[in-house]
Amino acid sequence: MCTAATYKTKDFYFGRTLDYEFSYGDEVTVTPRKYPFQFRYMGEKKSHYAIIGMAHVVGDYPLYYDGINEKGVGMAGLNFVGNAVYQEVSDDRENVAQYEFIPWILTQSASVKEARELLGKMNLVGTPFNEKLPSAGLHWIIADKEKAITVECMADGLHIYDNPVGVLTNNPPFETQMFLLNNYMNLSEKQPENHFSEKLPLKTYSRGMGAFGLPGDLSSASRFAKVAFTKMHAISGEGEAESVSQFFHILGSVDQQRGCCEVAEGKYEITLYTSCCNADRGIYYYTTYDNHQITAVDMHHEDLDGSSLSLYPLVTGEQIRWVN
Ligand SMILES: C[C@H](CCC(=O)NCCS(=O)(=O)O)[C@H]1CC[C@H]2[C@@H]3[C@H](O)C[C@@H]4C[C@H](O)CC[C@]4(C)[C@H]3C[C@H](O)[C@]12C
Repeated sequence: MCTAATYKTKDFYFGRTLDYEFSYGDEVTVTPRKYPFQFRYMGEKKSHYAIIGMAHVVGDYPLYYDGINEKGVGMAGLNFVGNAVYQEVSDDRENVAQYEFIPWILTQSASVKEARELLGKMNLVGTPFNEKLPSAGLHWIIADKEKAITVECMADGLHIYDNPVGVLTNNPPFETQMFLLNNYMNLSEKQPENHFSEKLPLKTYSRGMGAFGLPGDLSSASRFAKVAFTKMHAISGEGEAESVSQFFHILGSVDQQRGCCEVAEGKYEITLYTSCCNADRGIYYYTTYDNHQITAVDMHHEDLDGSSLSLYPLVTGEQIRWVN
């Protein structure tokens, strides 16, 4: 399971949890403007927007899971197994393989509006990267400081939805996730009043009872509701440290602890990493399951006019500050 979210204070923030039972070998990866980006059907892009994000790099090719570009657009891919059905290659469309969808959008779009124009011309096809890395069944969130959209390619075609909560998890499809929020419309950050019955002297006995019924399990629909509620009520200062801290708290509300979600005998899904990008400033912050210290990579500290990738392997060991 995975969860993605957006957050706005003075700057725009975009990030996700990557929940899985193993790591593919992830690195924070900066793709500069002159990196020759090879697209399967669309040829090579010699010059484009720079990207920073999390990727598995194979033979100098960045397979991005999530990222932002230098124009402040963010995009993340999350599992959509069983529902994702990709399109066929077609001569009159711009054919984009699922593994190159993030760079296709982020190298060329300065806004969600521009991303939508690209989506209108393309076919999202299931061509695998290679025989060892088959096609991944995903859906995506694309966002900038103005708006967010969800992209789902299903048996009946490519769907693009406005995403007014700025949240994405996994199955079921996005429209159903949004519908299920109706179940929680009564929840509040305020203490509840007794509407149950005037004939009963019901009263609150604990703080936080306004959100009684907000799910806390790890299913995708429950995480959607939990993180949407948390994000919609989140309050923080406008500064960078306060905003980043609050963002990690938002995604922390759906953190997955080892042992709570068994996916095979003795195998557990955990939150491998949590990311928070400042999309205005080009900074990728992350924590990992065993490293709670926030690590940051700033794309503007790299030569963005260069042509080679910059790779930062994840810092995974716990950093403990001893004070005596
Ligand atoms: C496993 C990841 C998704 C995690 C997730 O959503 N978990 C939820 C599980 S569940 O639904 O609740 O069961 C996805 C996100 C991005 C994916 C990667 C990216 O799409 C980039 C390439 C794409 C290649 O086709 C396959 C390898 C790969 C390197 C992908 C491996 C894997 O499928 C990743 C890492």
